[in-house]
Amino acid sequence: MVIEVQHWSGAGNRFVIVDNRKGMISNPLDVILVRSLCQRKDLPAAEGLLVLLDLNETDSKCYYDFYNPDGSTGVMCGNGARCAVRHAASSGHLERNLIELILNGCMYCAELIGNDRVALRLPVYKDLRLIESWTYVNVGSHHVVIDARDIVQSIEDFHRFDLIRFAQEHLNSYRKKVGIESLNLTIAYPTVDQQIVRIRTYENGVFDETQACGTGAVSTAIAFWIRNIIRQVKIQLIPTSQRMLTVHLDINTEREEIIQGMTLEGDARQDTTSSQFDIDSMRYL
Ligand SMILES: N[C@@H](CCC[C@H](N)C(=O)O)C(=O)O
Repeated sequence: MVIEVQHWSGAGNRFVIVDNRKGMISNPLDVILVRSLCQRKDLPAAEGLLVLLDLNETDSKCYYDFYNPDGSTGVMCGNGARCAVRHAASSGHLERNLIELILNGCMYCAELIGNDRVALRLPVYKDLRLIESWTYVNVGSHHVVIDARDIVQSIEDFHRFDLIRFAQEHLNSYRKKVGIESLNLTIAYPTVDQQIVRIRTYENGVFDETQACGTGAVSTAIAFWIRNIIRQVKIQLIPTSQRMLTVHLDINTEREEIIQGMTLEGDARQDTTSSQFDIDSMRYL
């Protein structure tokens, strides 16, 4: 059986999307199938897979599952969520610009902005720990955020820094300290005026540096706010792809300036024409 696979990116973070509303593939997806779908033909490998399960046009409500390229699932993907919302809008005639997204069973609200932007609302983080000079944040996926100025001397060094090697050498010690296996690691370098933060993320489930990580951007904004590194509530972050992400922190000024929610905004677009994938041979045609 042949299915159509769409190619999307959110701030450069690359995804494949399959519409499984007719139930052509059995849910949850087989690990080998997920891996094969992410190994694209003539395109760089996808950094995640989204599966459309259901779409209610009248309620503007959509249901998707997200998978990492290694087949693991159940975690939040900020850029994937934004692509899912745009994909839903392009797959049906949604009544509203405010979309309810159910991703891996968790509910999020998102707003379509212009032709290719999405602002995704996230609930307050589930866990936050300041450990030595780094920060652990759980926003539905697990992140270690490192102030890159602790490990490099300049912004040039930041871009040259061997993130993959650093992650491979240090992730086990971070995993032991927080007691969580599926950690993502972001290094973040603020500009001198702190208006912009450059970020690079090594992602769990991809086991490589990705072009961008939405929840990594959100976690960086939270970590830098809590540590007083930045004080503005609208934070612009430039990931590896150079496609800017904006995080808005919703601060409760009446209660000790606590963060009560976050919004992640950036582009989400279909990159190229769809591909055909043969499920029986698990190959792109
Ligand atoms: N790219 C994502 C994060 C996806 C989840 C991550 N790989 C994990 O396993 O935690 C994003 O945009 O948030």
